[in-house]
Formats: sequence, structure tokens, C-alpha cells
Amino acid sequence: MGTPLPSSIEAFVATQFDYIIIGGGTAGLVVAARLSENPSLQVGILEAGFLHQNDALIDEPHNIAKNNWNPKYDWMSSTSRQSKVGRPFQIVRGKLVGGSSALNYAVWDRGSREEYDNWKGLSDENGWDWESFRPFLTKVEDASMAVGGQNEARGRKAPADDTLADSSLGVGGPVKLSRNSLYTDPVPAYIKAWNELGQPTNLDPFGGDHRGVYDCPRTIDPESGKRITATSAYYSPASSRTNLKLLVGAEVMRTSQVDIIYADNRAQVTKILFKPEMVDGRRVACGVEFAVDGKAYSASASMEIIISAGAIQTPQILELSGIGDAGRLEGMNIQTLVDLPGVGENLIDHTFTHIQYQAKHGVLTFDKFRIDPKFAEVEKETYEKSRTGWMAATDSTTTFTSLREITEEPVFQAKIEAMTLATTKGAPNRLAAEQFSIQLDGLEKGNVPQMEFILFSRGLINVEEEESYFVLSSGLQSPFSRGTVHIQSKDPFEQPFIDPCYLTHDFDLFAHLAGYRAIEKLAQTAPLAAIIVKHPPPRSDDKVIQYICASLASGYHYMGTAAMARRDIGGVVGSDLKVHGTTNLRVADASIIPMPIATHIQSTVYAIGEKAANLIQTEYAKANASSI
Ligand SMILES: Cc1cc2nc3c(=O)[nH]c(=O)nc-3n(C[C@H](O)[C@H](O)[C@H](O)COP(=O)(O)OP(=O)(O)OC[C@H]3O[C@@H](n4cnc5c(N)ncnc54)[C@H](O)[C@@H]3O)c2cc1C
Repeated sequence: MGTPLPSSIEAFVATQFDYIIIGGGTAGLVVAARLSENPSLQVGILEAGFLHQNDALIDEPHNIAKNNWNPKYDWMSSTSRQSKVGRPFQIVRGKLVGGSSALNYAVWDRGSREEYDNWKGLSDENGWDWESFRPFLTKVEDASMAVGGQNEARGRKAPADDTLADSSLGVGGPVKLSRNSLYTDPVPAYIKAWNELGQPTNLDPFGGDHRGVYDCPRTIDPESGKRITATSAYYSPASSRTNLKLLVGAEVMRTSQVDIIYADNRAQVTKILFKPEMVDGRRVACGVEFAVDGKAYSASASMEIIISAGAIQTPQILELSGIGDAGRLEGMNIQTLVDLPGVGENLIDHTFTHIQYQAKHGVLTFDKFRIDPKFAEVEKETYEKSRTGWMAATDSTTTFTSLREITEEPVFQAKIEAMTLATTKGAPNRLAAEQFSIQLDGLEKGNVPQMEFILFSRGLINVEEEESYFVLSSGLQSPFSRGTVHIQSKDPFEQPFIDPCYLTHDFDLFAHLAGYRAIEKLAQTAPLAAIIVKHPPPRSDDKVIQYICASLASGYHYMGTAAMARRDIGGVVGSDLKVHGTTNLRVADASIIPMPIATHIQSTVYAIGEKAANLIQTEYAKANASSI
């Protein structure tokens, strides 16, 4: 029996919900599944996209990265033209049940202790340091099958190391993790070359310090060979509950504005509804408006509304609903309900530059699928039969380093001194000023990574049909540039204006230059050097900067636009995840991550969902206990 079909519009609007969740994505489905564990609570999810089940493009590992900007699953939005780079960027994010968890690259990792500890200082209350957050990170995970694979390829010395390496991962949670069981030839060479350069293999990257080289678990179910998403991990097991309703193709909107014409087949949540009266000077949310196929509807919730629309659309919905900077909202003719200038500010993303290397003949990379049709055919049969083989394999090997480790000491020192003088003054707002001083501290101490180096075992650009390639990517994890995302009009169907301001802070270019030089060094180090046909020509710093600007890519890790921080410094939600100035409107998604974190962010986002559900359940239990 598959997952039951989503709710009808009639059944959805007829339900008096306790909780409504806007966005059935990564965090939203966690919150929905957890809240609906209590059968006496009615829980509704409104998702703009559709439920895609048994869809090979989503499920099968070899299709990973092939769905970016596919209108079937993606919001198809772009940034503004980025002034430092001279072009706009495609913004990739899921528009389907499961959200971006269904489009991502399946890499599973987490940040270091200090990075989560940093969140605490930005809010009044706490509960978001490493020790408090870690149980939620592990609650998500089931690493019981994340063993196996080639130990040497994974940088392990002996099979016994498996227990060590995975001991900090959770077991028994909804998200099944696995390891690759096959590794391309560049993987062990990449690991050894980093070791040669003094980067150790990290045998416990989930234990609070994730610097070093390691192989990440993947969100691939080793039994079915299919990708695990928030849908398969959280929604499907809960979907037969009669107290959980999912409405798909439903975007939250604003019906009171008759000047907006809704075209057919467009559907989304457009607005949060509030009671006319306030409680203790705070707004009380009571429902949402949404549209399906051009028709407007509303649904009501007696307890809370939770926005989980992701870092791009959560601020859009808040602004459409009258929560944001008063001046900006007035300019759009939207009545301000809560003047909250931080909404849509503080957009953070990781950025990457790539260098592609042609591999010597005989070096096995994923390009073999292109080069050798027989191989592709056999692997297809293997995957169809046993869900194993090269079609179940993914790129999963990475390295996190501090910037200090990859930069010459005098250059690093000069930069740090210059930044200490200039950076806090140059911060765009108070929240950024506080973040910058935390980031500078981490830079100086070198105890958290600022850079990530990923290995992609395939050619990505200008490939010759018969040749194999691999790509070394350098990713800036701790940028100082801060972007914005804001509505452009009160039409909920107009995409927001997205300006990540990539590379606008000069530190970011400095760090990318250091990353590029580190890749050059790595590629010239044995045994990696031995499998490379030729290196790019030596380039001056100016030429490298031109190359970085030309090749810069988004990491698709948008975060920070409804930052969890104090209201007086520009925060949008408190540590209880409630939007400042409201009693019962929470945000649970990547937008609450207050400052850059050096990791692929899905595990953190899932854990935010778990933590949000726990906060809500605790508050509910307290209220019920006191009313008995
Ligand atoms: C291409 C790509 C590759 C990535 N690779 C990795 C990786 O390998 N490892 C990793 O850890 N992280 C990765 N990430 C990042 C990670 O997947 C995301 O940061 C995370 O899934 C975001 O979760 P979220 O809950 O904030 O938002 P989402 O999962 O995007 O959920 C938001 C949901 O809200 C819905 N929605 C939005 N607006 C409305 C509206 N108005 N009405 C109704 N519904 C609405 C959307 O359709 C969507 O389903 C990647 C991301 C992308 C895009």
C-alpha cells in the first residue's frame, strides 16, 4: 500500500485545525509528522508543489543533480544580476512534497560544536547550543546501515574504525543513512593527497569537530537503493493518520486584494490571517489564505501557524502578511502588523568554485557511463535487479579546513588585522556586526572550518566524449557577504527579489582565492597528481579572481532570512522560534539559521524541524496541564 492520496480542498477547508504548517518541505514535514503523533490534534500541511511518488528522477541516486531547474519540481527562480560577478544565478529549491530534500545531493554531515554554540549568543534565551541541539540532530538519524563500503577508500585504517566513525550518529531515527559501497578511483587518491598535506582523516566528524577529510553518509536507503526524503522518512509513515491532512498545489496567498488576478493552475499559500485583537501587544495568528487554480480559500487553526516555506519564501509570506519593515510594506500598500525590519535580510549562501581535471586513461569515474555503453547497460541491469552497483553510488567525500590552515601565515595575519579594524564598522546592520565578530574569532582561532573541498567524480564542463574527469570544488562556508530577499509587489505569485550579494565583501574573494590555491596544491600532491593528465596553466591572482567570478556557483544552502536572534539587533524569531511580536506564529526551516554554518545544511534543517515540534509539544503539554 502506498502513501494515501493528499486531502481534497473541500475536506481541508472544512477542518478546524489545531496547527497549520505552510510548506511540506524538509522541516515542515518533520513538524507535521511529530505534531500529528497526538491523535487529538488536527494538523494540516499546505504545500504548493505536488506529491511525486515512485519517480525515478527523484528516487534514483544516479539522477541526483539532474533535476536542478526542472519546472516539474523546482520554483524556477533567479537572483538579481550579481554586481561582482556580472550575471544572475539560478536559485534551485524544491517545489514538491519533500521540498529541497527531494532535490538535494544526498550528502549528510553536520557542523562543529562551536558553530551551534554561536547561535546561543544571538538570542535572549538559549536551548540552541551544541549540547541542547545535538539530541535533535541524532533523533533524525538512522545510521544503523551506514557501515560497509571500502574502508581504505573511506580513509579508514581498519574495519574496526567503522564503529568509531559512526558512533556519534543517531540510530533508529526516520532518516536512513548509508555509505557508498563503491568508490571511484579518485576517492582514495584524494584522501591520501589531503593526508599528505597534513589534513588528517576525521574518524568522528559527527562528534563536534568536523575538520579534516572524510566520507559522508548519504540519504540513500541501502535496501531499496532509493533516496530518502522528508516525504519517505516523515510524511509517508504518518500519512494514514486521520488527524493529518496534506493539501498539495496550494500556495498561501491574499484574497482581500481584488486587484490580483490568479491564473489557472497556479496554487500557493499567500497570507497568514490574524485575529483583530492582540494579546499583550502581540499579534495572534488564526489561519491562512491560499489559492488553488485561481480560486481563493482559507483554513483556520486554533493553536498555531508554522511557516516552513524555506529561506526564500518564508520572508515572502511574512511580508505579504504584514510582517516586515514598515517602510517597505507601506511602499507596497500592505498594512504593517508587526514592524520587523529583519525579515528577508541576512540571506546567506555557500559559494563554490570548481577546477576540472582530466583523468588518465583507466581511471574510473562516473564518466564511464558516458564513455562505455556496455558498462552503462550492465549497471542499469544490476540496479534494476538488486538496487546496487554504480547507479546506486554517489559523490560523498569531502574535506573541511579552517582558512588559517590553507593560507600562508603572514598573508592570513595581515588580512585578519585589516578585517578586525574594518569589518564590524562595515557591517550592514547590528545582527551582521555581532556575527562578524563571532566569525572573526573563529577565523583567528582556526577551530572551525571556513572552507570545504568537495570531490566530484565526473566531468561537469566542456567534456570530451571519450575522456574521464574529476572536479575539485572549493566552497566558502563562512561568507561575510549578506544578501536580501524581499517581495517586489503585493502579488503573491510574483517571485521575490533575491539578491545574495555574492562576493560583495572582500573577505569572500580573499577566501575563494585561498581555496583555489589550495586545490592547485592538492592536485599537485601524490597520489592525486599521478592520475591527472594536465593542470590548468599557472594564473596570477588577478586572473584567478577573474576565473572565480566566472565560475562561481551557488551551494544551494540558502539560510538566515528569518534569523533566530534578538529583535533589537534585527532578529525575526526568538529561541522559541516564534516570530517577534506574535504569540503563535513560528518559523521552522533554514531561514532561522542565524549565521553561516560550515556544513551541508539538510541535517541541521531536519533537526530544526524536530526541535520546533518539541517546543510546540512542550508548550501544548504545559498549557494542558495548567488547564486541568
Ligand atoms: C540542489 C540542491 C542540492 C543540495 N544538496 C544538499 C546536500 O547534498 N546535503 C545537504 O545537507 N543539503 C543540501 N541542500 C540543502 C538542503 O536540501 C536545504 O537547505 C533544505 O532541504 C531546506 O529545507 P527547508 O525546510 O528550509 O525548505 P524546503 O525543503 O525547500 O521546503 C520548503 C517547502 O515550502 C513550499 N512552499 C514555499 N512557498 C510556499 C507557499 N507560498 N505555499 C505553500 N508552500 C510553499 C515549497 O514548495 C517547499 O516544498 C541542497 C539543496 C539544493 C536545492
